[in-house]
Amino acid sequence: MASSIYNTRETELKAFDETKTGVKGLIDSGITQVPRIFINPQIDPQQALISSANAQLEFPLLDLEGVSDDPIKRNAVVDAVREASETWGFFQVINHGIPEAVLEDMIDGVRRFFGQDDEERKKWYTRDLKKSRVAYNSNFDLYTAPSANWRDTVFCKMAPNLPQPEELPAVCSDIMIEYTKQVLKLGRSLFQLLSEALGLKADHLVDMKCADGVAMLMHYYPKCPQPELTLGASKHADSDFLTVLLTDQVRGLQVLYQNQWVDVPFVPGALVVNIGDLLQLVTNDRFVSADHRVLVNSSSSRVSVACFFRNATTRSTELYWPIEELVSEDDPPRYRATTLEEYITHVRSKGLDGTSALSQFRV
Ligand SMILES: O=C(O)CCC(=O)C(=O)O
Ligand SMILES: [Fe+2]
Repeated sequence: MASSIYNTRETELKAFDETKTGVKGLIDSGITQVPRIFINPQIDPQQALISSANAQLEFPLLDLEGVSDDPIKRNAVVDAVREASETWGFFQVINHGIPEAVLEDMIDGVRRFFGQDDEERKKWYTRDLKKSRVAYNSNFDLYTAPSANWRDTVFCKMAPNLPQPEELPAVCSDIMIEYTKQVLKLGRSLFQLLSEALGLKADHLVDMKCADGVAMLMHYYPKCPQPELTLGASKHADSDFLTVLLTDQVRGLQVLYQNQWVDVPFVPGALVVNIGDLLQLVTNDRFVSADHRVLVNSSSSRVSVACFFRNATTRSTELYWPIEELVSEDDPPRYRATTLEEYITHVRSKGLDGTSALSQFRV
């Protein structure tokens, strides 16, 4: 029947995609109801609202002051990194070395991008990462995920080959480059702490090229008229070695810890760090890549910047499998070798469907 053809989900997704203005465009046009492509049947209404019920759980907070020159301080931080990475898969860091002004300008830069006119934003709208270094779109997995998320994203591979400012949106080009440089420095020291926490030499993960490649995701979560029906990001684990996440003061990120959704508190000046699937794979499950999600709210939009550490240059050839020192006869490798190419292709085709991408690679 002709009428049903025009009502398919596919058609609605395509119509939304073709506006090239994302979820922000819907809100700007004044919609008061969440279109059905965004409705997420997985939300447990009891859990959909940010609650203080789990406030007694202490989200790990690490102070990095003095870690590079005070051996006692370093030992304590390495222990805390190990504890957090084995249990939560998440922690926050303060005194991480990135100036507060840089963090603020990075958040402002995302707001500047999304604050531009539709016509200006549309110039960057694409799903084709082969043609463009920068991809602004809504939902990288729009056509594969079971429901669309209430967010728009600007994606850009930033390292190891830093882009020229001309390749980036002018309103945020300089801060994207500056922030990346700072994140690369922090990433290196985080991978050193993580290596030591695994009982390996400090440069082990750096030598595996975990710290070289950074993909930046600048997320914009518009305010939502019916926040109980949809999610800013549905349940997922990150498809990288490590993520360094900067958020504004609007809460929404939750981590699945001991089967409960726990709110990540806003700590001024802090960055959120989480273990990705590839680090869980190479550590043979020693470190956990935890599921997390983002709730939206009706009163304000939210901005975040996720830097994904994964080596983009050697993507097609480099093989990753459990680190030799971390396996034994009693604890044999739990994963087969995979390349980043294979892994990312699997993630892209599957979309954020709430299931683990890592399980595909288990032996
Ligand atoms: O925006 C956030 O707080 C989280 C973003 C996220 O989970 C991701 O980019 O993978
Ligand atoms: Fe994530």
